[in-house]
Amino acid sequence: MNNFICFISSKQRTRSFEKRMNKCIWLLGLSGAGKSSISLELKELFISKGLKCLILDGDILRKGINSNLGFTEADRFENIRRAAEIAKLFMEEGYWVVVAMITPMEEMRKNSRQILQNQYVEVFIDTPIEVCMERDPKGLYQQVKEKQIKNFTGIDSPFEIPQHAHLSIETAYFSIEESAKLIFNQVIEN
Ligand SMILES: Nc1ncnc2c1ncn2[C@@H]1O[C@H](COP(=O)(O)OS(=O)(=O)O)[C@@H](OP(=O)(O)O)[C@H]1O
Ligand SMILES: Nc1ncnc2c1ncn2[C@@H]1O[C@H](COP(=O)(O)OP(=O)(O)O)[C@@H](O)[C@H]1O
Repeated sequence: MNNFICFISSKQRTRSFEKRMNKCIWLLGLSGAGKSSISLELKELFISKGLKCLILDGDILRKGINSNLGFTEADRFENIRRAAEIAKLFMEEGYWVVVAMITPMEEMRKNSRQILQNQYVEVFIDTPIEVCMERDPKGLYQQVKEKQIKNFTGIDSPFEIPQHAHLSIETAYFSIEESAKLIFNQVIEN
């Protein structure tokens, strides 16, 4: 009998998740802030609830559909616009979409908000540049120091502190798993 009650309640829980309007969770922040790591963990959480989830990661898009784009302001704007349009297509098919892109300027964020409307959820992965430089997971900050890379975000290319983020996560205080759970709970509850 207990098993039976459990079975019904877990089904109901899944249905209540399915009924929610799917969202695009837009993780933005400096290189090394933790966007990609948190996006992977978030995807696991969506999948564990039986929800379809797609990650759009700047690094990956730039190897394929956006391989003709660089890091000028105009190219970044176009890179981000395309990601928002791809997100919209997948959301029409019922996917929850997690974007992991630096998205350095307010005008770029505003454009994504306009494309995705009330399905856009902006999350600032707030990690100080000193911490990102210390982590340097891809050795890019070292390459910047050696003057091999120019126009690097936060160094010689601007990053505007988000003014309209729905949520800010200071990764100094939360692990990757904790950050993903915080974001997940926030988007599922609202
Ligand atoms: N000049 C410069 N500035 C910033 N980042 C650089 C640069 N050159 C290469 N990379 C690598 O590109 C990744 C960022 O791509 P995005 O598409 O997220 O950038 S943006 O949103 O268009 O600004 C970024 O990935 P993340 O480290 O995951 O942020 C880097 O791996
Ligand atoms: N609390 C944390 N949150 C996110 N990443 C963290 C944290 N602590 C350490 N890291 C590490 O920082 C690095 C972040 O890299 P990545 O996820 O690629 O960032 P981004 O996609 O923003 O460039 C990873 O090596 C990750 O393991």
